[in-house]
Amino acid sequence: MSELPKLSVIGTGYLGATHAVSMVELGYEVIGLDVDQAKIDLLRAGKVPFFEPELPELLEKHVNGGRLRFTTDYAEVAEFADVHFVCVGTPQRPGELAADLTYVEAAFRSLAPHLDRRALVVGKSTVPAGTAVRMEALLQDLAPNKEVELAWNPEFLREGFAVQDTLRPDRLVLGVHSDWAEKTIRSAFEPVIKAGTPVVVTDFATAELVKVAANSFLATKISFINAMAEICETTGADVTQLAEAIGHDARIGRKFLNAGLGFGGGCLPKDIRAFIARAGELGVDQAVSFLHEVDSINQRRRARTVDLGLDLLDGSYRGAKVAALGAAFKPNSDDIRDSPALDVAAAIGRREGQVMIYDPQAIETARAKQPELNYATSLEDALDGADIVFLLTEWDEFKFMHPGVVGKLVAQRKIVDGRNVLDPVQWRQAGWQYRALGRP
Ligand SMILES: NC(=O)c1ccc[n+]([C@@H]2O[C@H](COP(=O)([O-])OP(=O)(O)OC[C@H]3O[C@@H](n4cnc5c(N)ncnc54)[C@H](O)[C@@H]3O)[C@@H](O)[C@H]2O)c1
Ligand SMILES: O=c1ccn([C@@H]2O[C@H](COP(=O)(O)OP(=O)(O)O[C@H]3O[C@H](CO)[C@@H](O)[C@H](O)[C@H]3O)[C@@H](O)[C@H]2O)c(=O)[nH]1
Repeated sequence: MSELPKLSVIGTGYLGATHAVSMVELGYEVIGLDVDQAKIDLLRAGKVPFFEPELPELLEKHVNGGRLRFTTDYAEVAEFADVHFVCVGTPQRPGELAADLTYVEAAFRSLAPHLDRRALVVGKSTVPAGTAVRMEALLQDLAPNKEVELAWNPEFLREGFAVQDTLRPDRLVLGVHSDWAEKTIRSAFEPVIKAGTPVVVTDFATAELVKVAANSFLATKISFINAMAEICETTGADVTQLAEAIGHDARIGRKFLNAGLGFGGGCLPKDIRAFIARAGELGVDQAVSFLHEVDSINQRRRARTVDLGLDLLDGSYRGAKVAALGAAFKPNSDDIRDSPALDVAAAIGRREGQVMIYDPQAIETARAKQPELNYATSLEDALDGADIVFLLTEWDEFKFMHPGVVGKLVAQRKIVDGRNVLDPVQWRQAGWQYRALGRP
């Protein structure tokens, strides 16, 4: 296509804000929309409402450059753009396994009545199989222009690498129902496709399933190595060496075999649960019943981490000063959704440990969710006088701590390495009692 289409991005959270900014970087004109006025105000001022490397510089550049703007007005979006990416949240429904699709449905219901010329709406949110056909029917009902079409294009970016993953994805998955929809969505990714990115063109159900299948595979790989860690704990074997050894087999691969506290975040946990729920609705529960075990193994690692600390403290946290290093679900993010780190810190707090949490980026997000916990302003602050240290998120600042230097700050040299990133020999030689998951 000679002229690039104009794009809108609906929902400007972790995914949508990254997508909007990155598409401008690729040469498009973009309008971002959110129902959260405070978020839109920040974005308009060139400020990213969360922590994501590379994004602040690009946002500032493009807001000033005039090819990126933000609004809360659906009419403005429909007037401006030819292709609309829907990036709203699909969180777990409270007390259930299933995904909450009310935000997706609300976004389609708000946008559709304004679509009075030919346009392509592209679902990017992670949804259970069968959602896209429902949204297609909604568009056909509510859009005044009957030539409005739908495509489903699941997103695979990782937080912490979100910009690079958007500019240079491993693949594009395009779920479409017509040649026009395929041609139009291809034009919305022209520079990415020209750069040689593999493209899989498919139907809606496959596009929806690719996403949850990919996340289920990743979660299963992590829980597999954590199950091996459980075995290592009873046999005296070392799961880090085991992972290295099996990872040399190219068919297995070393990536996503880091044993430790397990997976969290706004994606893997809720996506495997929503998959279980949807399979149940479809009457194919057995096909994904293993995902229950994947989830259980993952939860058991959190409990085991709390127990490792108890071993070092003679069976009680009561009154112990506990330095919890990490709150984010993984490094290079301030995201604390279903964070294993915060979960462990809170569990120790409930056992009357005096927990002091430090995280280089996630203090504010953690405090907003769990205001009852104590937060330090620096690593030194958290370590000061601690009876035990927990490394819960593998930020570089924690990975490269020196046992001698840290040893001078704490009251007792006791450490639980929840992410298997410290050298046990080095720490033990410096007089530390060191415990880790799946390692002697
Ligand atoms: N975060 C990731 O790394 C990532 C990666 C791939 C896919 N996903 C998927 O993308 C979707 C969004 O995830 P997220 O992490 O960005 O969530 P998020 O909560 O950070 O962002 C969602 C945004 O949608 C907005 N919103 C809610 N209802 C709206 C409406 N009716 N109209 C306009 N905006 C509305 C919210 O205000 C919020 O800003 C989810 O389905 C998630 O599974 C996320
Ligand atoms: O070997 C590993 C690798 C990861 N993790 C943990 O797994 C979680 C998820 O990590 P990661 O997948 O890197 O983060 P996300 O940003 O949540 O990305 C996942 O979820 C996104 C949302 O669906 C997808 O787009 C990505 O492809 C998918 O990797 C984190 O808690 C990690 O600490 C481990 O415990 N061991």
